[in-house]
Amino acid sequence: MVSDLFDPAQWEPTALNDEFRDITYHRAVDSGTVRIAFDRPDVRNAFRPGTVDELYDALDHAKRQTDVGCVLLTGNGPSSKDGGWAFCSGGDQTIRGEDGYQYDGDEERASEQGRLHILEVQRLIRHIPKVVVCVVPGWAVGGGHSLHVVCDLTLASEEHAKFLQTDPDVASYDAGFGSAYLAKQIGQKKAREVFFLGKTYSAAEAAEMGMVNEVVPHEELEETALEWGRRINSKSPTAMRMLKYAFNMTDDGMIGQQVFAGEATRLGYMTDEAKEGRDAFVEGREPEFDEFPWHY
Ligand SMILES: CC(C)(COP(=O)(O)OP(=O)(O)OC[C@H]1O[C@@H](n2cnc3c(N)ncnc32)[C@H](O)[C@@H]1OP(=O)(O)O)[C@@H](O)C(=O)NCCC(=O)NCCSC(=O)c1cc(O)c2ccccc2c1O
Repeated sequence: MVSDLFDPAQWEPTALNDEFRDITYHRAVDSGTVRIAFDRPDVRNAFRPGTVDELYDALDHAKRQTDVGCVLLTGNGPSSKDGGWAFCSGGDQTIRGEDGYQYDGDEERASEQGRLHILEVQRLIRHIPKVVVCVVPGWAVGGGHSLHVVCDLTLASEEHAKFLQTDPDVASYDAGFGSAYLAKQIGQKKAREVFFLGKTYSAAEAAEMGMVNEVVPHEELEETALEWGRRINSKSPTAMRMLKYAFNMTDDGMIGQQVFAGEATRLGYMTDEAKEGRDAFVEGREPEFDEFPWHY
């Protein structure tokens, strides 16, 4: 059993799934949608460094699937201890060391530096040329809250989703997307309230604030997410990729410009004009661009 909300008829495990310990990674049988899920429900899906490595590897694999347009990021559940649901409760505080989160319990890597590389996962979610949907079946807390903020869309369980920022309670601070970008979504006053007062918000309140797109009954959460995946996959891949990067660009500075411009370069490479430039060099002659208009 992957998760109580998981319908095995709709999914098949990816080749990487068996290699993972802390996440599960499936592909939909009928659309270009993948499902990546935290799989530590007994600790509210807190992540340790190995979890983050696996998450990065799964996202990087999904990025390279040219027939996949949508990534669902969720949490398996419920907890076998108390039946509680979570998307993710952030960094596992039991293995937090002085320089980051430690590879505790992993003998081969125990000597490595402490890690804060969930930030690398955030950047991958931001730049992956797919729509990433955060599917929240329960708690989204601390670094888990920041992950939902950076995803393109958020879908939440009416009964169980809860949103909470505990960063300052545990003397941590996501000073990038988790806070500053959140303020772009819900406004400065509200974002400061989220961090400075540390209130818990229901799915309905989070939707009202503008950080959740839609709230659905718990039992319908994953079917709705799959339906979103089908809708997303029915659209033009190029248009969706350019739109995602266009939405990002104003907030991402030179990196945002670089990512968008990289895709413009790809489109340029596909033209006869670009092929003439390449062919002329390879053939050792001057390029002949006369037939190509100066578009206006
Ligand atoms: C998430 C909760 C609000 C849930 O409360 P609830 O009452 O429903 O459940 P319990 O508290 O009883 O929890 C059940 C069980 O799970 C364990 N657990 C929960 N969360 C964690 C966790 N994050 N780490 C380790 N263990 C956790 C809990 O101990 C219980 O275990 P039992 O053995 O007793 O059954 C509530 O649990 C809660 O507030 N959790 C802590 C949330 C938190 O503070 N997260 C860390 C925030 S900081 C962060 O995530 C972060 C990570 C990074 O890598 C960063 C990198 C760079 C910049 C910033 C970063 C950052 O801020």
